[in-house]
Amino acid sequence: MKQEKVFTNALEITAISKKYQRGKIPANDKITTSFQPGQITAVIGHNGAGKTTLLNQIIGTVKPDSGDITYQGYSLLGNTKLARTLVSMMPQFHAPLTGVTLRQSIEAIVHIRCVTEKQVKARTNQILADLSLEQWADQSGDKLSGGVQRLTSFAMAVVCPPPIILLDEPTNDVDPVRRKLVWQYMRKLAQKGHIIVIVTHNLLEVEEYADRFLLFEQGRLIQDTPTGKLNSQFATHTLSAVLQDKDGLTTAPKALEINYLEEEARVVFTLTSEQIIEAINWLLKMMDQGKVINYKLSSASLDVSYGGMTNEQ
Ligand SMILES: Nc1ncnc2c1ncn2[C@@H]1O[C@H](COP(=O)(O)OP(=O)(O)OP(=O)(O)O)[C@@H](O)[C@H]1O
Repeated sequence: MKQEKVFTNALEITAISKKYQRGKIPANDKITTSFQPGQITAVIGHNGAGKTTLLNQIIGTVKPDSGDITYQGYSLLGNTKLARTLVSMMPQFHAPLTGVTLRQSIEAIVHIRCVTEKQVKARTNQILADLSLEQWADQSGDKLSGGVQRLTSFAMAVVCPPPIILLDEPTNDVDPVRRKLVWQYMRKLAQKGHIIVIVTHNLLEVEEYADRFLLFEQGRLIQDTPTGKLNSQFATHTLSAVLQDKDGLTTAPKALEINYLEEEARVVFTLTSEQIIEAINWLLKMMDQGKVINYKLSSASLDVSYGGMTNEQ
């Protein structure tokens, strides 16, 4: 009997590829993943790794060369109207706010996207308070500091939240107190069932606040890990080794996670403190046999482990 496909509220990305005209390598190379309601997913990786390209394809401003993006079984590709209803995005470079105040910028979105006339003021005041922005509310947008402009842009993306919210570096230039307010706001939205996807370079924040991270490298998705897995260990360590061939893996040491990147012949072990000795012994044996081309061992936080996970400098 033919099984019926069950559609969930997840945002499904299937084998998305995108190569820009003059790009040497694809900006996104067969990316497959899904984003769940209630979850905050951080997308991390070096400059130019392809993070923003992924967001732009979800909201529909960049068209993938191949692959599909669906929500509840509906493809968002070629259906920009649907994408704009289901998705809001805070772009990397904040919206110009010339000629309007911070409050007016938010009110304009509230008028267009959500509530009745009577509720506009209350909804706007609420988000101004939640992000501690009241003192600048009636200042002209172009006179606001970079950080406050970014917070305004964040407020505009989340004040009438659709099911899927994409945020490109929302905490850059923002002070530590308000950065925390931004993450708390994202958590509140996630708890209400929204899908939150955030691109960021702040790995300490990812470790503290996100549920999961996707690591991009040169257009490829090379790691998809729940941050809880890192936090639940007192310390995690990463051993990354480029091998002569895959044979050495038959004696691979125990690890929390083992990822093998076929094209680079590179194996990445995520290790607990207790697993390190066995891993080092394995590495020494492999080196003795001339089977390791190079290796890197890094420890503790995601910030530190990051270098071991990526191949780039
Ligand atoms: N509109 C475009 N036209 C041509 N190439 C582009 C365009 N947008 C991005 N690229 C290229 O695609 C690759 C991926 O860029 P993208 O902006 O997605 O990376 P990113 O991971 O978001 O980087 P960053 O962390 O610096 O914001 C880069 O090589 C970039 O130069």
